[in-house]
Amino acid sequence: MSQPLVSLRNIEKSYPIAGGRTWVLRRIHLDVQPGEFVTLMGPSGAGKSTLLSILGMLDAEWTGEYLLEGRAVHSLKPKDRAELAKGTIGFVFQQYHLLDGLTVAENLEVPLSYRNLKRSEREALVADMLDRFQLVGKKDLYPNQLSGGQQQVVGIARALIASPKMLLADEPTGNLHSTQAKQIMEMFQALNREGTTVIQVTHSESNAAYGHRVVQLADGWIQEPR
Ligand SMILES: Nc1ncnc2c1ncn2[C@@H]1O[C@H](COP(=O)(O)OP(=O)(O)OP(=O)(O)O)[C@@H](O)[C@H]1O
Repeated sequence: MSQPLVSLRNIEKSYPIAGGRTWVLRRIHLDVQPGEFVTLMGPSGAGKSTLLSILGMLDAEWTGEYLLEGRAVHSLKPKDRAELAKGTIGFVFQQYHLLDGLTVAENLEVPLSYRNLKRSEREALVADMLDRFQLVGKKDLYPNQLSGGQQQVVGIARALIASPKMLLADEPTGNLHSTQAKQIMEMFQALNREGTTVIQVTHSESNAAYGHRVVQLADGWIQEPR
């Protein structure tokens, strides 16, 4: 079998509380193969968003082993982790997290500003994404001039502009109507069919149905499939 894209071994996370610690993740073992579409589900507070943040390297306060394409994330310095994340991972948030003071086109360009690209190369990539996600007519608008669904499309385009191998999405349709949610999920499915590995957190069974398999979390533990 090919090398997993993600390999987690014994990932644990806890917070100090009076008289001890409270555990958020316990002994998490998880492999994700390149090209998979995995859904993390489980009750509120189970640790799903925490696990996704660790995968996205937005959270560095954990123990255990995390291999990304065979590279030991747990041994990397923060700067090298950030570098690896930028080149490998796109993150889509429930609340979009677009920059209000920037236009659609400028928001798309943000992930590229960290790269050593010529202005003309950045502009070409932005033009490609605007075209691909049918945002050309919206490129000079600001986020508050877009619907929620349109903002999330911009969020996805921004996550994809640097061609990540892995797309992480935390309740990406949580704020959307069902028609918009369906469009977003169809977009994820198409991206996955083109080769992008997807890991999503959702409470929605219909969103989960777009993926290949469900990983259930409860109280910080992965539940064995029944
Ligand atoms: N700073 C903190 N101190 C103590 N506990 C915390 C802290 N931050 C988060 N937690 C706990 O971590 C647990 C997991 O939170 P997480 O957001 O990962 O859950 P979730 O499964 O994504 O939930 P939801 O479906 O409601 O979004 C929760 O029980 C939460 O109370």
